[in-house]
Amino acid sequence: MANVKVAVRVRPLSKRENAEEGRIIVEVDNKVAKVRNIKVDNRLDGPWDSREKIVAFSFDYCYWSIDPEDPKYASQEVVFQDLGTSVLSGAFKGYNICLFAYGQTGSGKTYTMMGTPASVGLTPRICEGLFSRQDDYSEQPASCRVEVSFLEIYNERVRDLLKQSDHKKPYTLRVREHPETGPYVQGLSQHLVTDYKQVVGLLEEGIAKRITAATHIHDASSRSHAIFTIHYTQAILENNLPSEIASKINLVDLAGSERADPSYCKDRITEGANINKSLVTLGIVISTLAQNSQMFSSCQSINSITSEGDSSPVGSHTTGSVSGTRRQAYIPYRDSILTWLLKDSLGGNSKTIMVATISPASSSYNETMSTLRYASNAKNIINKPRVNEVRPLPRLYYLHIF
Ligand SMILES: Nc1ncnc2c1ncn2[C@@H]1O[C@H](COP(=O)(O)OP(=O)(O)OP(=O)(O)O)[C@@H](O)[C@H]1O
Repeated sequence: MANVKVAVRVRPLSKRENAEEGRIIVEVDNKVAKVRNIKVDNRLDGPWDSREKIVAFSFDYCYWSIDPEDPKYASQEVVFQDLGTSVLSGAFKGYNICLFAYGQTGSGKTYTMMGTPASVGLTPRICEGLFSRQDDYSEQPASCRVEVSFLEIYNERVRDLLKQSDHKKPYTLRVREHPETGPYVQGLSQHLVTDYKQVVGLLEEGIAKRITAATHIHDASSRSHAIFTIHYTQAILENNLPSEIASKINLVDLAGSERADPSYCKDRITEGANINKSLVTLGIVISTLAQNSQMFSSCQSINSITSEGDSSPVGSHTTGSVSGTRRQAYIPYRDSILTWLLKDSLGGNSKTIMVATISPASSSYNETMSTLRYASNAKNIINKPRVNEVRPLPRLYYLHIF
């Protein structure tokens, strides 16, 4: 069992926020992010009034990425050293991993996940780490195979970002569910890559195809959720027999949450409605899982107090009160394509990390509070990651494939 790890990252004030002389209302103190509600006091100068309401949220990591001159500035490298290396060590040990960025439009999700040419983000750094594997994680495999896929979910439909699509029917891929391995996208292209340069080429190809548009906050806003998946298979010798161990890494850059603006055209409003629908479903899934997980842990402690020596297991579907009658709430994974595809990453067989990105500006107070509440909920989700089964291989297969 492992809780979802949650990190918060505060980006610099944007040009627009600077032009509006936006006031910074977020502070980061070690693992705590504090937000001031300046509406309580309208005075913009002088020391902050004690009547200002300050809400504090604690997380696994808090990154202050506002000013590179600031001693507590968290660069892309710092974020990678915490989050990226934990993705890599999990994958090397054979776990499924999911890392996803959530936040208001323009808050730094794509910057964190992909980066810019001058400031490379988590996804390319993780890919680089797979190919330049250092010895300090675990035993080196005899060899490994890396296959990647890249898709976007736009208006509740899936498109392969690494395949030329039929212009008339670009979004035709269907999601299906395998009884053992879970949901998958039928017909999604998988690309075998043998070095970092090839992955970066595919990443750039996919990013260029992703749908973006200008919103009132962000000129190049991603209007789709993007999932970059790496299938990492290691050939190992288990009891002197050739075997393989496979892990899946999902790197997810969600579309930005934003309020509907009536001045947008019809397409933009439909897009926004679909983005919000899947993010709302994600929120429901997260909070239901969090409630279930809390119920599970409180029942575990009640059981351990009330039935000392009783070894009856606490079931994963019925946790219940001491009498065992309360059931865990239904999780509506299938209510959106996004939550369906992330089913394993949310409450399932995966180690999961969420990065919540926020703006420090007072104009984003509501969105920032909503993101931090969302992130606080996610912290309570308990996943059940397990090292994926080691599969023995016929010797010939081992010699030829790896
Ligand atoms: N930590 C950061 N340091 C420097 N610049 C940043 C940082 N985070 C974001 N930015 C800049 O802010 C702008 C918006 O960031 P980004 O595109 O990552 O937002 P987003 O959350 O992905 O938005 P959307 O949901 O609309 O796609 C970009 O120009 C980006 O380079």
